[in-house]
This record gives sequence, structure tokens and C-alpha cells, in this order.
Amino acid sequence: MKFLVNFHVLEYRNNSTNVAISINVHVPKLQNVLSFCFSESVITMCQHTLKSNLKNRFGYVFEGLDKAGNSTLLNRIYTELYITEGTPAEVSCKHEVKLIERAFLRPTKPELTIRREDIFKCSTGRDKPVRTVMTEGVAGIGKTVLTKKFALDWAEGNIYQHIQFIFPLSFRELNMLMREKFSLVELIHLLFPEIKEAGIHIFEEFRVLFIFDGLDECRFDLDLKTKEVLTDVTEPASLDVILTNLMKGKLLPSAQVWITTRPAAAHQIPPELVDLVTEVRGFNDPQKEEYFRKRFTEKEESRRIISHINSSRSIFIMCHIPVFCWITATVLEDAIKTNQERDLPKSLTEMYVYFLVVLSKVKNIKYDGRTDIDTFWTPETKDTIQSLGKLAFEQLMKGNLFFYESDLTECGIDVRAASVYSGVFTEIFQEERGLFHENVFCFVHLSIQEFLAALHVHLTFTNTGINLLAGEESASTTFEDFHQCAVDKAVQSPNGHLDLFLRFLLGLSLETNQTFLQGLITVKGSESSSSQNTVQYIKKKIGENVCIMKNNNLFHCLSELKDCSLVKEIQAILRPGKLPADKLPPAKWATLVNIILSSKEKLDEFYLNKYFESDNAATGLLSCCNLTDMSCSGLASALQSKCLLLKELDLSNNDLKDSGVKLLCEGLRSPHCTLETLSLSGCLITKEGCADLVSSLRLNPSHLKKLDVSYNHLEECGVKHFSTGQKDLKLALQTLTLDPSSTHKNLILSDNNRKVTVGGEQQPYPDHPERFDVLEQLMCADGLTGRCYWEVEWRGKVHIAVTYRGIKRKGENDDCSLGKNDESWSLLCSDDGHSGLHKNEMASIYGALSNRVGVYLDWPGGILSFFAVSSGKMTHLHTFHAKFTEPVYPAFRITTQPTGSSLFFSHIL
Ligand SMILES: Nc1ncnc2c1ncn2[C@@H]1O[C@H](COP(=O)(O)OP(=O)(O)OP(=O)(O)O)[C@@H](O)[C@H]1O
Repeated sequence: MKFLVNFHVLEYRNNSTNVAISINVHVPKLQNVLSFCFSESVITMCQHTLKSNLKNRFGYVFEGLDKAGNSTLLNRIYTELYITEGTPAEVSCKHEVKLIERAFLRPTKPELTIRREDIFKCSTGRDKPVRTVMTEGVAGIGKTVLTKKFALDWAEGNIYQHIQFIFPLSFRELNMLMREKFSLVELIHLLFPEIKEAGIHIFEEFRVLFIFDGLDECRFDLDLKTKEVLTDVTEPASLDVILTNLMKGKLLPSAQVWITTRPAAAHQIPPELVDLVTEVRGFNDPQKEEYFRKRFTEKEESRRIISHINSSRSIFIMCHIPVFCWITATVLEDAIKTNQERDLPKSLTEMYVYFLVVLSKVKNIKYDGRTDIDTFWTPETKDTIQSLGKLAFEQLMKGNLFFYESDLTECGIDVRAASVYSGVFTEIFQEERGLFHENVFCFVHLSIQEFLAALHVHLTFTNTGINLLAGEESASTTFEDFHQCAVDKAVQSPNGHLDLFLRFLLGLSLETNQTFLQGLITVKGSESSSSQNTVQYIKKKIGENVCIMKNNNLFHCLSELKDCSLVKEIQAILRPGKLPADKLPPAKWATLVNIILSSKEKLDEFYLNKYFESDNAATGLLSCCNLTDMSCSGLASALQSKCLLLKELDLSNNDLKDSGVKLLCEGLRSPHCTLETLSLSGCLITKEGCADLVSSLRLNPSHLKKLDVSYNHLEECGVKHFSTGQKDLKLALQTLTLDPSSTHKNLILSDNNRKVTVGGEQQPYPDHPERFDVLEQLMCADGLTGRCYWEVEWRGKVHIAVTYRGIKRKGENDDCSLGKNDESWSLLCSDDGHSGLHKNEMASIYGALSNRVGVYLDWPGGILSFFAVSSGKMTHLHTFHAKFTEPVYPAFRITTQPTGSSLFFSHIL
């Protein structure tokens, strides 16, 4: 019998080696062996070709202006991105501008970061293997570059070599196929001809990863809930059916799938289909600097650029978006080259105006062969920008980020000119493919669309007096009316889609920006009275507005208008420790936050408590702010506000007491309260406050997921309230526990490590470097840096102390002995009375003697106080004042004489 393996001639271009294979096999017994060996080598060669094609495709990237000219090596410019890991339930539909704003804020909980190369790794924390990963991120944050780098790393043999085929696809390409029918195999063959040429039709036996980049650009219906089922990889179907089934795991269940998307489109994939959600958050601060160091290899140049970026808070913040880094780099490079360093752009509008100027200059020199760089606004350039502006505005109002050639033609844009303008426009297809006929366009970043839209609206108003924002292109009389109308529109927009647009529109009214664009726009400047009226109008809106996000944006508008009056007003009362509660109405808190963030201080140093004299604030980070029970009514009304979408509130280490908690509960009971995490650690709450908390959480059980009531005075029965309260609530009730490994061998721990007695003989504890070996001492396992209260019952003779962790453990010198060195503070308790001991200096204490001692630590305030507790009454014994520089640990010493000495922690919750 003749067995014929009838392959097409296979052609592999590997450097200059061409290999042609055609095989006839006549010996049936050898069939299996040979076909196995053959297919192994075919697969290896096919992989090799795929990898080398991917290296060609992704080894170089075109960054904006370079598109028509030189490309850049991806490995040379690639800067690590900050990627966080979430859970599928966190698939979001947040608005992009808000996500950008979020970069301003300090994270209130630790974030789980993930490295690029670990995205598909099985980690111990995951309960099942990762099949489908969804990566979210706002426009220009680096999702596409991330997937390219991933595929390139694979092609270069650096990561995931157990995956046999990676197929990177973009929805931009796939949109072009939405009217066709293919089987999955045909689709792969069409897009990866090397696979077809190798004759590979079966993928079930291979490890395959599909990368789908840009779900937000998908123009066909991906209705994952209702689509028909498709399991056969050779059965033709429409693209939506193929993709839906691939994502659901019905089609080629062995394959892995990676989808990237802007946040607004993420909800299209139901969470149950996603094993892992990651979010690209752009560059963190060190990564921003690394980007510029890679981009500017000359040390002095990169130093100057980084120092300029650091000097402008709003530019520094925006630089967490890689595409904005690229814009900034382009602008600053030009400014330095042309010696305009002194006037480097500081506001966003200035940066974008400059960017447009750079693009036009480059276009003139590179494409039109001009040398007269001073007259860069040629009639053609002006026409293109005006048409782009029209397109940007019309599509922004419709909420569109992607446009087809027909949209461009409607706005009078010559498609060729638009492609040349690649810094503004990106032609979406891989040109080398030549597979599709229709081109799709978008602005490289939403902010560029918003800038050009604002330019268009500004130009239309100055040239014709028509206010495009006022409905039916109505004529508006003054600049002032025009701007007020824009402010109103932006404030009313429910999703903030006109926020950046408004910033640019107001920025364009400045004469300095207009002068820069002279030739493109007529310099009119804004009359100072009208500009002043706009400023007053914005300030009035800030006063009225309770929505923090809106206020943030209005504050940015004032900086675009270079108005510092509000900043000065607030700065006048903003002195560390001097901010009186009643001077700022709640609506101005957002402005205050912005002022602090816009200052040159680093984000890490932003703690509101530094500015407080006392109460009154509605923000998430209010730990150690000297808030009292009086502050809580303000907080409660803030929690009841519809506009305050506060998820986390840290009120730890404030003297709220039960009365404060009672007031706060009013807010917690409100259906508008969105709090998910509340920290009331160290707030002097007792079982009464605890009962109030439990009852209000019962009334409004939907939101709060985590409550920290550690270091309060709850007593056992208070804790019981909680255990009979909400089932789903994660409760933090941190207790102080004694550390057995520090405990001297003569001491016996019992009662859940809360009771310490002296034993008759040494205990068989193992040797440990942290064990006190001569002095009968021991300490707690956890260090404290907040405010905390605990009580101790004692018998015989004991030291009740706190110490730094570094206290010596071996021997009996003063550096081991509690209270005899500068690392520990101790209260000596015996039937003879109490005395304080620090640095071996004894402080006599007269008066009350009690076998129950209360210890109050206020670490940030540098206070350690001891009280005699008797019949519910507390009598002050002694206070140490210290500037604590490290966490302190509760510690004890129990003397063996008199016998029977012991101590017992109580109320240590
Ligand atoms: N890791 C990186 N290192 C260096 N530059 C980067 C990196 N990521 C992104 N960039 C720059 O930012 C630009 C935009 O990135 P990218 O296209 O990946 O964004 P995106 O998140 O896919 O945006 P969109 O949602 O608009 O498609 C790139 O062209 C490049 O100039």
C-alpha cells in the first residue's frame, strides 16, 4: 500500500536557507514513526518561522512621529509597567478620566502587583489554572506595547517556551473580517500564513495562546451570554461566534486567551469567564524616570528633562501614562534643541499647544521639504488641523474614539494627509500585511482628541462668534458667556467626558498660548475682566459643588487659567497644625487636596493630619488627625451624600469614643453610604460603641466588607455583638500576643499566651536568638506604631514596659534589662508601690496602688501613660514623653522573688 504524505512544498526562510520538503512514504510500518518524526520537525520549523515573523513584527515599534521614518527597537525603549492583579469580580466600567485622576491618590490598601512574565503562571494563591486573562487599562497606558513585548519575549525564547504557538490578534484587524465566515482553523491560516504553509490543522494537542488586543475597539457584537455553541474548529461561523466560543472555552478549550481592553468595555466579558484580571497602571515614579533615561541616553539631557518634569506637578502626574511621556519627551526634546528651555511648558494646555507646534514643524521639514521653520502654519497644515479638530469635536460629543475613512471624508480630511500626521493620527493596520482594505483611525490618546476638539470650539467661536456647545450652534455674545456655558456643560456631564476638554478650552483663552499658535489662530487674548469673571464663576461652582471629582477638575481649570487666587486664599490658612475646622466649607476640601498635591512635595508626604488643628474633614485618610467625637457628625453627613463615592475610610487613632461612633453610625446607616472598608482602630471605643456599630450595619448590610476595630476597649461581650452581627463582614480584632520565642525558660505561658507565671523549673523551650536567657523577661510579638490601650493584672513583683525590638536578649547587663537603657520604658509594680524606670533613672510615684494597670500608648504623639484601674476608675500613675523612632513592643519582667509573681493581659482587644 502506498501512503502519501502530500504536503505543499514547504518553504522556510531562515536567514538565507531555503528548505523544501516533499515526502512519499511507501513502507506502511514506518508510517507512524516517520510521520511522528516528520510532524515534530514540521512543528519546530513552523514555530521557528512564526517566531521570526513575530520578531520582525514586534521587534520594532513606531512611536508617533517616527511612523513614516525610523522605527525604534522595542527592547530599547521598553520600560517596565506597573501592573496590578485583581479578581474577576473587579471587572469594571469606570470612566477613564476618573481612572487617570486616581493616580493622584495614595492607595489606601496594599496592591498586588504582577510581573509581565508571571501573568499566565500558576501561583499558589490561585485556585485553578489561568486560562483566560483580562488586562484593563486606560487609553495610552501601554496595553498594546505590553502584549507586543510579551509576544516578542516568547519569540526570542525568553519566556513561556512550553507554549507552542502564540497568536497575537487585534480587534482592529478582526473588525475587518466581521462580515466574513471562517472556521477557527481558516482564521488562523488567514492571519498566520506560516501555519497554513506548514499544513497544521489541528491545535488541540498544542499549547496555544491567543492574544486579543483592544476589546474596546471591537465593532461586532460579542454577546457572550446568548451566542450559539461552536465546538468544531473546522466549522465555519461568523467571527463573533468563533471568538465568543473561544473565550468561553467551548472551542479549543485547551487554548489560553488574553484579552486587553480599556475599562469602559471590560464589562462585555462576564466575570465568570475570566480567571484573572490585571490592570496596567502605567508607570510608577521610578519607571517614569527610567522611561526618560532610556529615551535620552545622554546623561545631562535626561537629568534636565527629569528635573523639569518633577518641577510641574500636573505634568509629573500625567506622566504615569506612557503615551503622555512620549508627548512630553517629544516636546521637551524640541524645546531643548531650539534653546527654548526657559519657557518649557508647565500646564497641560501649554504642553499640547507645544506638541502641535512640534508636529507641524516636523511635517513641514520632513514631508514638505521646507526650511523656514518660523512659518510652520502653512495653509495646508491649518486646513488639516481644523478638519481634525472638527472630527475630534463631533466624535467626542458622540462618545466615539474610533473612526472610519467615511467619518474622515465627511469632515473634509484627506486620508493621505492624516496618515502623514502620524503623531496625531495612527493608521491602525500593520502596513506590511496588506490584507485589509478599509483603514480605521483614532487619536493616539483620548486627551489629544479632547485638545483638538477644544481648539476647534475655540477657533469657531473666535472666528465666527458661534458657540458650538450651545445646542444649535447659537451665537453667544461674550467670551465670558461662552466659557460659562462650557463650565456648565462639563459640570453637568454625568461621566465627566468634557473634563479635559474644558481644561484645554479655558487654557486656550490665555494670550501666551494663543501667541504660540499665532498663524493658526488669531491672537485675541482674553480681556482680563472677562477672564476674571470666568475665574469667579468657577470658584462659585467649586463652592456649590459637592462632587469631589468635579471640583478637582474645576481646580485644574483654574491652574490652566494661571489663576492662583484660590490657592493663595487656602494657603493663607494652610499652615501645618493650624488649619481650623470651621474655615473651610466641605466643598473646598477637594481644592485643598489639589493644592497639597500640586505642591512640590512628593505624594508620599501627603498626610492631611499635618495640617489639622482639629476636626472636620471628609476624606479617606484621616488617621491620627486629632479628630474628636465632634468631627463625626460632619463625617456622617458626608457619608450620607450621594456624590461622595468613598470606599475606604481610615479614622484610626482618633479619640472618637462611643459618642463619636454613635454619630458616625448615622452615616453608616444611610443607603447612600458606599464605604467598603472602615478602620476604627485605636479610637477608644467600648462595648457600647460596638453595639451601635453592629445595629447600624444590620440596617445597611450591603456595603461594608471590612471593619477594623482593633486596639479598642471592646471587652469580650463587645466582640460577641459582632459575632452575632453580620456574617460577611471581615472583622479585624487584632490582639496583642506574647511571643513565646522571646520568653525566658523560667516563665510559663498559659491561657492562650495571655497569662505568665514563674515555673518551678526551667521549661524545655528551644534555644532562640530572641530568647532572654538570664533575665526573666518576655515581649509581645507585634510592634506598635499607633495608639493603643491594654491592661495588665499583676501579682508579686513585675515590670510592665514597652521596648524597641533591638533590646539585647543575652546576659544581664543594663542593655538587656527593661527600663535600664534608652530603648525601653518601664513601670515597676510591687506591693511597695509603683515607680517609673527609663535609662536606669527611677521616677517615684506616690499615691494609688493597684493590681490592675492600664497602659495607654500614643506612639505618634510620643506618650506612654500608666493608670491604676480600680472599680472602673482610672487614676493616672505616670507618663513618659518620648520621641519614638521605631515600633515599640509591650514587654514584661517577672521577678522570681517573691514567689508567685504573675501577670495577665486583659481587655487587650
Ligand atoms: N512599556 C512601555 N515602554 C515605553 N513606552 C511605552 C510603553 N508602553 C507604552 N508606551 C508608549 O505609549 C504609547 C501608547 O501605548 P499603547 O499603544 O500600548 O497604549 P494602549 O494602552 O494600548 O492604548 P489604547 O487603549 O489607546 O490602545 C506607545 O506608542 C509608546 O510610545
